Amino acid sequence: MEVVIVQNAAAGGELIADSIAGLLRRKPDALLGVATGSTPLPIYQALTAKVRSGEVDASRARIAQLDEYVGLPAGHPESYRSVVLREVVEPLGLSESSFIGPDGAAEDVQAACEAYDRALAEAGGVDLQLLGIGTDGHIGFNEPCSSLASRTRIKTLTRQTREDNARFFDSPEEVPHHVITQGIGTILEARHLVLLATGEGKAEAIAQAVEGPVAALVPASALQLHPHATVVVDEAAASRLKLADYFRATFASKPDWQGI
Ligand SMILES: N[C@@H]1[C@@H](O)[C@H](O)[C@@H](COP(=O)(O)O)O[C@@H]1O
Repeated sequence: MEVVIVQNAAAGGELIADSIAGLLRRKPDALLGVATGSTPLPIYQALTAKVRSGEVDASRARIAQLDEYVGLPAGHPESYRSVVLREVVEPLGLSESSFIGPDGAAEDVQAACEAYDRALAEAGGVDLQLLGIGTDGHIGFNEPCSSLASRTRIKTLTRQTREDNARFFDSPEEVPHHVITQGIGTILEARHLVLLATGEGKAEAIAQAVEGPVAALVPASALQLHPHATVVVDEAAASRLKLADYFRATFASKPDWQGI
């Protein structure tokens, strides 16, 4: 696992957007797995700026959703489909056909979960999966004690996650209790995992994920099992890392062209 400590969220967004741009230059139709929440927004803003300036051509990029609420009416502004369309697909000038995601409104949710795992495999797998991290160490909506081998499936949100996400809804009661999420086993099949975390509120989760044991109690610790996982953190989110100086020295010693 590579850990990169950056000055702030904007620097993290720029670094990761550079990596995505490099991927798209190598593989124009790369399948980019996108995360929701507030943390990844600087990534999408930096990538959009690169596309609009002509620095990179994303016209053939494909987008895959990480997770989705269950039971929100189709088109609800806070469904993750709506969020990804608003924050990623439309700013990059892509069409809805470039975008795959689980069907949170399906009658048969289990079938929708299995169908999504198949869709990801049939698309050739995710080339680069962006991740945030919950304050409890979750990735996607894989809550603590999720199997590290899990597949896309329905999950029940913890009270903490519902509270953390209530800010996006008109009232806390509106936050769904159930979600569909790529499983941790599904996430680990991506060729490159890039997790961004910023702010003091994520410091404990990052310390446990990066320097703690691999444990289902800390779903993000599964990144320790992946052959190409990158964790990008600002100084606040890095504040509880014991090996911070080592991570800084390691990244500083990399040739610029290597990126993450
Ligand atoms: N399903 C999402 C996760 O993918 C995201 O990482 C997390 C943290 O969101 P934020 O980045 O806003 O703290 O929120 C939700 O749980």
